[in-house]
Amino acid sequence: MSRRSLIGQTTSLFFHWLERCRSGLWSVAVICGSGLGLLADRAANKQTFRYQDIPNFPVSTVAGHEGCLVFGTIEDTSCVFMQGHFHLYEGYSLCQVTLPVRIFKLMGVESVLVTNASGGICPDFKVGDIMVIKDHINLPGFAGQHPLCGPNDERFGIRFPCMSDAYSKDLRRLALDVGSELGCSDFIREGVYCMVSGPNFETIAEARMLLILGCDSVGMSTVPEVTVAKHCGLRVLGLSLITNKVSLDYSREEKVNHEEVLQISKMRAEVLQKLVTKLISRCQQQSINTH
Ligand SMILES: O=P(O)(O)O[C@@H]1C[C@H](O)[C@@H](CO)O1
Ligand SMILES: Nc1nc2[nH]cnc2c(=O)[nH]1
Repeated sequence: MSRRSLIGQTTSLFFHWLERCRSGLWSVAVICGSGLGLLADRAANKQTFRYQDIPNFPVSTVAGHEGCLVFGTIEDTSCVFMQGHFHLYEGYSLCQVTLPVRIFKLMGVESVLVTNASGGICPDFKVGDIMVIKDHINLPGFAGQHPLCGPNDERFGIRFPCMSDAYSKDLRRLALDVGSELGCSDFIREGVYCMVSGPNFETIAEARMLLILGCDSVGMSTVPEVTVAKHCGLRVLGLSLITNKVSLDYSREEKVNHEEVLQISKMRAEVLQKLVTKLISRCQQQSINTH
């Protein structure tokens, strides 16, 4: 099949799904972080589109980000999964990084579940812990790298959105409850995620500064997507897998690398899958109950 006809076919299928979403059939979007694309594996009736075949969609350039948009159902809930998301360090603007979130909003999605891999700053955190994100620090935002800079598009939200409750309290509570039901309480934490632009991992001095600032973990994504999701009124839940401990000590010999990050993501994928699957069905029930 020629590339042109493949793009034509994918585009018409994509618009077919968009139509279904607009009629209220879709409600949850899952953004899968590094090595976590297999969160989509449990979905039934899957339909997959490669980012490269979607007009004007960015493409993934990082290992562990498959670059596919997967539509499917989990226990009767309709979902869309992003297998891989975009980062500033790839050279994308924050407008491109967050484009999918606005597409989800236009599709009728109500809740966004964002996952990522991050380094643990909080000394109590262990590798393999899952941190329910309570709040974030937008470090690039402090330096003017903010997805809402520029003319405000009133169709999505207001000029000066409040971020004090970016992460839904109800969904955080639900994540902790579901985690406990699954017997995961020992390694489910709550904490503050800090975004840095990357692509390098932290120096020791930077890590110590982040600890003083109140960060529990650090990563290179999520905050732009969450900011744009909150701006346009989506409910957000963030789950961060602690893939490594960030060095706070000059005498520590271990050096972090992306392969290790992906290896830990793979190791924890099954637990995260169970958590996300159960959360999605419960999240849908909550949404039904509150409407
Ligand atoms: O895409 P996420 O934030 O899940 O992945 C983190 C940040 C970098 O992309 C990568 C570094 O190993 O992990
Ligand atoms: N910035 C940053 N991102 C990460 N993603 C996974 N681990 C880390 C880390 O230690 N630092």
